[in-house]
Amino acid sequence: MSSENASCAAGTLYVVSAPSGAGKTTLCRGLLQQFPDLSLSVSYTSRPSRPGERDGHDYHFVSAACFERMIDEGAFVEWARVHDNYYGTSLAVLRQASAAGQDLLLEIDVQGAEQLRLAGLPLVSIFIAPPSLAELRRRLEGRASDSATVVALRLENARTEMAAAERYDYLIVNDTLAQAQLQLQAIVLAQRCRSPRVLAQWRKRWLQE
Ligand SMILES: Nc1nc2c(ncn2[C@@H]2O[C@H](COP(=O)(O)OP(=O)(O)O)[C@@H](O)[C@H]2O)c(=O)[nH]1
Ligand SMILES: Nc1ncnc2c1ncn2[C@@H]1O[C@H](COP(=O)(O)OP(=O)(O)O)[C@@H](O)[C@H]1O
Repeated sequence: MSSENASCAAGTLYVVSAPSGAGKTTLCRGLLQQFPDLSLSVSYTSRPSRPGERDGHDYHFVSAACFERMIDEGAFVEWARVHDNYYGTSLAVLRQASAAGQDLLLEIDVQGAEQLRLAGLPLVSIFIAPPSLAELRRRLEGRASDSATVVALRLENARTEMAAAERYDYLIVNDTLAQAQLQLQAIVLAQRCRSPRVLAQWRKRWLQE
């Protein structure tokens, strides 16, 4: 990724990563309902869609060949191969959000988060951990969206992904969903209190009085 790309983020970039099945999609959907002005970056992927997933809403589902073409065209601000499929974040979406001063939520894996860090993008990074490996297995099997082979691969990869948790600003252990949702909400609320935009808005009002 070029340094030109690295300088394109102006709104707050929230990066959420987790091993598959830890609950990040559930928590991020909850967060988007709590903060309607937070927008989700819909990733591109070569993974086949799961029942109930909608193209353009959950992911932009494309073929591996199409994804590789997009890599060559520089369409991604970051991309990675995860669990044997391609996943990537659109550079155009990041630029649009930046131009609009829009806060953006990225649900991406640990490799993608690392690419953004190395590029020097200012981000608020949050890692969602499952309470245990046994519970992670139960959630993956309970979700019933993947074959036994795919579940096994995701559980195997979870060990390496967990090792990256220490590089994140925040760690949420998603044991009780309500508690984890509250913690995620608190992070965004606290971040918004730190925002220079709050100060700018307050100064404007102060000067008008
Ligand atoms: N690097 C990167 N990872 C992504 C992107 N979109 C999704 N992922 C990650 O790919 C992994 C697999 O996602 P998915 O197949 O939807 O399964 P899930 O983890 O069970 O939700 C997860 O770790 C996602 O966070 C992306 O744009 N870039
Ligand atoms: N705190 C929780 N307790 C019990 N089940 C949960 C919890 N959080 C999520 N789940 C369930 O676990 C499964 C995996 O959650 P999901 O959000 O799809 O995970 P991810 O996006 O990280 O793969 C789903 O069936 C979801 O309803």
